[in-house]
Amino acid sequence: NSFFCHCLFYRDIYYFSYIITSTHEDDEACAAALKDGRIFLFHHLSPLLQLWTRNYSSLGSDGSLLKESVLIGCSEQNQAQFCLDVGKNAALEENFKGNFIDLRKAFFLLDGPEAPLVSQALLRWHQTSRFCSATGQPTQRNQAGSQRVCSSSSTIYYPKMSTVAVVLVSDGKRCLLGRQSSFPRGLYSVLAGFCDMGETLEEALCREVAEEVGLEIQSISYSSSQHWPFPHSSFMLGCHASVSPAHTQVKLEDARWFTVEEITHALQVKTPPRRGDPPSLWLPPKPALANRLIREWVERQDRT
Ligand SMILES: NC(=O)C1=CN([C@@H]2O[C@H](COP(=O)(O)OP(=O)(O)OC[C@H]3O[C@@H](n4cnc5c(N)ncnc54)[C@H](O)[C@@H]3O)[C@@H](O)[C@H]2O)C=CC1
Ligand SMILES: [Mg+2]
Repeated sequence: NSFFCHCLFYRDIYYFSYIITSTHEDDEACAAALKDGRIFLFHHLSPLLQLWTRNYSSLGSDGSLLKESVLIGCSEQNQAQFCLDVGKNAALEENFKGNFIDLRKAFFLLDGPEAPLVSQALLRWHQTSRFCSATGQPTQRNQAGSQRVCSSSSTIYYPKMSTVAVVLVSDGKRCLLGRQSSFPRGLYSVLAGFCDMGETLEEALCREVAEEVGLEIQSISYSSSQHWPFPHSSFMLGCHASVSPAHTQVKLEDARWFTVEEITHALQVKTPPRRGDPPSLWLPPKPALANRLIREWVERQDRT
């Protein structure tokens, strides 16, 4: 029975990835998918707070703005998902006024589909890739928005992303979290850094941890990955690693070791500390890969 379920599962994945691939490449198929799809609305890259379902009248009588939407992928309910920035349209701007929120703030309210995260990165890529960097001529997008082609040289451009190595470092009993000056009060997160060209994930992790806290890591194990819209468009690869308990002295003022009790307590905190509150630890929200790595670490501590 479970073998049968697996077969069904893989067949569905194959089938839907086939649909999405063909929809990416086929302008007509994409236009058809748009008719029954769901659209995430943005305004100058800020998401609308609720998921927007089809209502042609709000998007202009001819639906021409719809053509500017970008295909994100397929929902778990097998429905095509698109995103659209209405920022250029003054009438629409008026329609939806006040309902859009900065993505960094919206992020702390999200507790489900990650589509808005990918959407912002895709929309931003289109807004900043309108000209060919070799010829200076305009680029044209396909219907799905999965590529742009230079009208003069036919060079094809695909959405770009930077690889980021993310790691939760543990000394066996405590975990190491750091903060940047731009973080909100009390927020500590896992260590991270952009991979340099030619570096493996492992090399990037070792270099970043050495640069940021002066420690040598070992036993790197991969956990999971996540697309991330900040600062532009990143692909985060999350890992766990350990340091020898004899060498845990960190050089960074803003990095600290935390016990499992401190982390467990902080995971219960739902709202950020306010001005005047006693200093307390605040962790990245649930949709962040950092949060997943921290929870995994706590579960491992509970098992040992
Ligand atoms: N989703 C999650 O849970 C997590 C996300 N992050 C994200 O990872 C990103 C990178 O982490 P940081 O510690 O800031 O990286 P980092 O430690 O490499 O420092 C950032 C600096 O690296 C340089 N840099 C090198 N290559 C770059 C590139 N391709 N794009 C932009 N800057 C580049 C810039 O000077 C930049 O200021 C951040 O945007 C952060 O928000 C970090 C941890 C967890
Ligand atoms: Mg860093």
